[in-house]
Amino acid sequence: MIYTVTFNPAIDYIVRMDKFVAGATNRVNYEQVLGGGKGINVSIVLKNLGLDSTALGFISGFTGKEIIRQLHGFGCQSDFIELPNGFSRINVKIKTAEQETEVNGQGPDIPQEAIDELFAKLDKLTAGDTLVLAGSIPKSLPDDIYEKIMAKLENRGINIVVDATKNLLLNVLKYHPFLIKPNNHELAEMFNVTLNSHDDIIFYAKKLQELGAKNVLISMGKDGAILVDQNGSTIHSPVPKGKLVNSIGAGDSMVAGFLTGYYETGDFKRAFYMGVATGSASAFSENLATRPEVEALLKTLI
Ligand SMILES: Nc1ncnc2c1ncn2[C@@H]1O[C@H](COP(=O)(O)OP(=O)(O)O)[C@@H](O)[C@H]1O
Ligand SMILES: O=P(O)(O)OC[C@H]1O[C@](O)(COP(=O)(O)O)[C@@H](O)[C@@H]1O
Repeated sequence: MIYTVTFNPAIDYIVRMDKFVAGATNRVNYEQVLGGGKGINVSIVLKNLGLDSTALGFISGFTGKEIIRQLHGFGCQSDFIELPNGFSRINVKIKTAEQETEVNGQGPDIPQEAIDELFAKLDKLTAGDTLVLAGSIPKSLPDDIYEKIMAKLENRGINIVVDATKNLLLNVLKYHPFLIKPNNHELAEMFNVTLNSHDDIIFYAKKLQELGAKNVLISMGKDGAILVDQNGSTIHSPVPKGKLVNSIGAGDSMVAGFLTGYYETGDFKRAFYMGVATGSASAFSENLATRPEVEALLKTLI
């Protein structure tokens, strides 16, 4: 079974307007309310691609109820821990023709008892399971929480995927995650460098491997992606042709696409192209990628 964990799920409130002026009253001409957060998006796209998963994490308040309602609407299973306080955050994404502005909520505090409950659920995972740890954590938690989860699950034959940034990611590398997916900006930030070329990106992706990651997938938005896999191969792919509609969730979709490609074929090259096609299929649509959209783009890549 595949499990995803979202510590800080969100309602993504996506609005479009001709122009956004800070300090003024702005009126929208399009709005959408999507239940999301990284692990939850991964679960939805896995389901769209034909793979079952169980979404774990922490949920709270009226927004939490809506996130679960939407997730179940896609046919996904969940086993969230309900927090007694606050509400799951609302992330506002303001889009104009020129720019995107994000205002992301902070999310409820997670008490120690709730963390213990999550650890008890994770303790039931067995060899052959996959665990996706994705997204930021609320401010109240220490940034070694992913590391603690991986330490507990070490040597149990569980493939762990981590989609996180900075220390949250760097701290887990020694536990040999199966897959990590920073984007090129996050990669640069982690090493405090400027990345000027694909060679630079490959150099630092390999550094993440030296630090312990097995497969390193670097997404680069409209410039495609680079994979350095556990067999030592490096592949780059541009994105397929299409029109950008909404890139929110593209990275999460890429993770879901990679896992689907890998579990269907055992082939990292196929997994990589499936990841790129799935990321782009989400970027080319208001909603998250569907299987027919992914298949159509995949044909143009390989
Ligand atoms: N503007 C775009 N055009 C086409 N594909 C895109 C675009 N933005 C993202 N994608 C696809 O989604 C993948 C992940 O996007 P990216 O923005 O790098 O991830 P993240 O959301 O994690 O920052 C890219 O590698 C690419 O395949
Ligand atoms: O947990 P984080 O890192 O704050 O990110 C949460 C946001 O990321 C998303 O999951 C989208 O992520 P990507 O665009 O990187 O795929 C949104 O649904 C959500 O608002």
